[in-house]
Amino acid sequence: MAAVMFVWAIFRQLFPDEFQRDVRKYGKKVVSYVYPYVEITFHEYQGDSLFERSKAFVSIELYLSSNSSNRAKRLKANVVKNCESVVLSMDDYEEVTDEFKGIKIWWTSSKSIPQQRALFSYRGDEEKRYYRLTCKREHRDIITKNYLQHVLDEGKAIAVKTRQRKLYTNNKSENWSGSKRTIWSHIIFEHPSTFDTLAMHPKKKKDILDDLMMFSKSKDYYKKVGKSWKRGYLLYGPPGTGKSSMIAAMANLLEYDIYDLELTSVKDNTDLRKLLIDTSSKSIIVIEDIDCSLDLTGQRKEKKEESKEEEKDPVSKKVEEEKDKKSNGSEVTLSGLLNFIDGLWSACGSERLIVFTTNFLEKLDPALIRRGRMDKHIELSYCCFETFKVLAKNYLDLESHELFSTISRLLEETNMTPADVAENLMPKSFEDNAVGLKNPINPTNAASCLNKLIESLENAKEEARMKAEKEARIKAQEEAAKTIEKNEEKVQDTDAKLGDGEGKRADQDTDKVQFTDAKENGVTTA
Ligand SMILES: Nc1ncnc2c1ncn2[C@@H]1O[C@H](COP(=O)(O)OP(=O)(O)OP(=O)(O)O)[C@@H](O)[C@H]1O
Repeated sequence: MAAVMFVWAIFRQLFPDEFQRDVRKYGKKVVSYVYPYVEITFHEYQGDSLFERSKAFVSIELYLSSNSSNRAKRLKANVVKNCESVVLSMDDYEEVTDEFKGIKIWWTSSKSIPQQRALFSYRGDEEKRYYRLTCKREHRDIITKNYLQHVLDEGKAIAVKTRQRKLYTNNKSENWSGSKRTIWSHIIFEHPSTFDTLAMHPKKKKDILDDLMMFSKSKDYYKKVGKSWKRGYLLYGPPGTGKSSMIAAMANLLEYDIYDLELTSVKDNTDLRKLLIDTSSKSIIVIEDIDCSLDLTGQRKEKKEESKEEEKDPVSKKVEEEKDKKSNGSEVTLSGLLNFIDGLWSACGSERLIVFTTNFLEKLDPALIRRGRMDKHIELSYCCFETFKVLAKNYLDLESHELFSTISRLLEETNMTPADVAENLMPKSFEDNAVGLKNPINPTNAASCLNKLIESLENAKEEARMKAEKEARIKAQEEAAKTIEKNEEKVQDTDAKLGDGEGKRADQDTDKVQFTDAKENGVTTA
């Protein structure tokens, strides 16, 4: 070794740099003929991208941290999900081995340190980390074709599991030139709603769960039938029946991000398309209360033109003003929205759900909600006994109680939303409770909550009865008023007819007088 080093030192002293480089190059070539291994290097930052980590590097890091980190002796700890968990990965200059179909693979983590540091450091100056894969030459094909794909897929799946999911919303933003555009901004999505906490009929719930799970596993199916991998859900029902809770449960089940699209903040159809392109895969795009979002009848232009003609009519002017207020200056049209859902651009991502919610199904344009666009229509309705049982289990830890039969009867007789039922099942005050915060649900507490619910249901029933009576009274009054009006009209008609008759008789009398006068004067008239 000493002799080799001595010769090398002499060589470096005596020969010029270019010659040394050539010797090194050809030396490596000679070694590669006899070297029985293949090495593949994955750099953290690749090409021109100085700020974005290479996706392959991140996937490999995640794969190795979950599969091989228990074999590494020195590990690095990364905290993920808002300090909720720690992910261990190989430290620099560590080596681990992996096995794939009986083939042994070596992974080393390393970094190259720059020779000189610039005064103002930028990404390109910093240490460059990389992973190096080494395997035997004869396994080169299987490693490059199958093993690497396996590593990338596994890494991606781990990334989805460990990432912090986000809730996006669109806002208007102004750039340096003063032009406005709409962009997504986000917060960490941490809604606790799940399909376990969602109260609805178990059969219906299972149906939705199966549908979602099937969708998430149908990548190949969608490819086979030539459809982009997305599905539309229309959730409709009165306020407080769990539409938003269901969206959160869907996102938690499938581990998707949510894009909550506020249509009134979108300038026009082009802006809408840009927003669509900026969404990621594995996400739910939500438009809540779509009936209130915009005037999406597709006839806005026509109506505007019409209203120009009716400029003097103050009523139509007011209606137009109301519509403009509702759309907040947005020029998104129905056709723009239809293109957003299933136009060419909608295929720019994959594994996406599009969810519309509405309180008034009948107000929506049929084109918007036809099957194929909104594939599944889900009605969320007033609380039935099955729904109540889920709420009782969640809120009071009760599966049965002597008061359940009364509640079941009352729920059949009156309409109450799950939101109102849930509100009644909440203990009035945790401090009042003798057990305190640690266990707010004790038998006394549960019974008092159920009694509170019974009272509310009885009140609601009474209110509904009074309302129905009042409505019936108003209707009867209206009908009576209409009958009186009709009778009056009839009387007027008869009077008018009578008046006509008398007039005719008077005319005939005049004619007769004229005829007699004519006769007397010797004139005949036809
Ligand atoms: N089906 C349900 N299961 C469990 N909780 C529910 C359900 N429906 C409503 N709730 C409760 O009521 C609250 C309001 O419900 P949510 O916002 O999901 O209703 P919504 O139908 O989206 O109402 P809106 O149409 O007004 O937006 C939720 O925070 C939840 O606690």
